[in-house]
Amino acid sequence: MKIGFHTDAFNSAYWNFDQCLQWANDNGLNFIECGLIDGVSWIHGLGYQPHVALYEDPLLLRRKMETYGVAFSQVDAAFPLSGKEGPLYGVPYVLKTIPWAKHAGCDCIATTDGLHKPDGLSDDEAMEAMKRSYGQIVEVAEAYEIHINIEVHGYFTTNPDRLAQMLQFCDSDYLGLNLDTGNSFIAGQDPVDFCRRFLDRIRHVHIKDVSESLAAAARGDQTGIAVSQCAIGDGVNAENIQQVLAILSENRFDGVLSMECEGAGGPMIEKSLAWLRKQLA
Ligand SMILES: O=C1[C@@H](O)[C@H](O)[C@@H](O)[C@H](O)[C@H]1O
Repeated sequence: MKIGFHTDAFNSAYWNFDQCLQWANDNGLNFIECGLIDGVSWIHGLGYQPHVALYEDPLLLRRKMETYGVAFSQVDAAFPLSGKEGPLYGVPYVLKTIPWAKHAGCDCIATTDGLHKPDGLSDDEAMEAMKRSYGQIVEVAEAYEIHINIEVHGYFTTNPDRLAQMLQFCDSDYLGLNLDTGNSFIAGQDPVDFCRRFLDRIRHVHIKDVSESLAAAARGDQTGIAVSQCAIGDGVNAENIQQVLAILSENRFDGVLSMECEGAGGPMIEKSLAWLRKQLA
C-alpha cells in the first residue's frame, strides 16, 4: 500500500498546488490527490488554493510533478450526481475530467452523490437518474482506461445497500469504490464493515479520523466531513482505521491510502503521516 494525501489539508493555509508538491517531496510522498476546478476562480487564480483547474495543461503539469517525484493518485470531480443538477453539471464535469486525467497520468477520478436526500426526486428516481449518468461516464472512462470511483460521502453512498446497487450500475472494471473511513463513520456506519463488504471493489482509500467532539455532535446526522480537524490516529475512528488497514493488507491491496485531514500548514498532517507510517511498518 502506498501513502498519499489530499491537498484539502492545505485549504486553510491558502497554499497553491506547487507548495503541496514541495511538501510531498519534503516528506517523501509520491502520491497526491486534489480537486479539479472546471473554469476559473479568483482564489485559485491568485494562488491561494491547493487544487488544479482544467485550463492548466495536463501534460505540462505532469512533467512538473515528475520533477518533484509526485504523481496523481486521483483527482476529485465529485460534483454531486444524485440531485437534479447531477446530469446537467456533474456529468459534463466528469466527462471533461477523463481526457484531462489521462494526459495528467492519473488513473482514478472520484465522483459521488449529494450529502442529503435530493429535492424533488424520490430515492428510486434519483438512483435511476444516477444509473444513466454513471452509464454515460463509464462508457467514456472505459475508452480512456480511467477508473471512476464512487466515494462514500453522501445520502446514498453512506447507505451500504444503496452503495451496493450503485456499484452494479455498470458491469465494468472501471467502476469502483473510494472507501472513506471518516465519512462512513460520521454517517453512523462501521467503516470496517464497509471495507469487508466492498473489498473487491476498492480502488482508492481516504484515511480520515474523526475527533471525539465531532463524533459526539454529529455521528449519525451527517454524511460527509469537509476536512477533518483531527490528526489521523488521534480520533475516535483510529481503531477502525487500524482494522481497515489490516484487512486491506491481508488482501494485498496495492492502491493508495490518501490521508485526509487538516494540515495546519504542515504539523497536523505530518503527525498523521508519522502515525500511518507506523501502522504500515
Ligand atoms: O470527504 C471529503 C473528501 O473525501 C473529498 O475528497 C473532499 O474534497 C471533500 O471536501 C470532503 O468532503
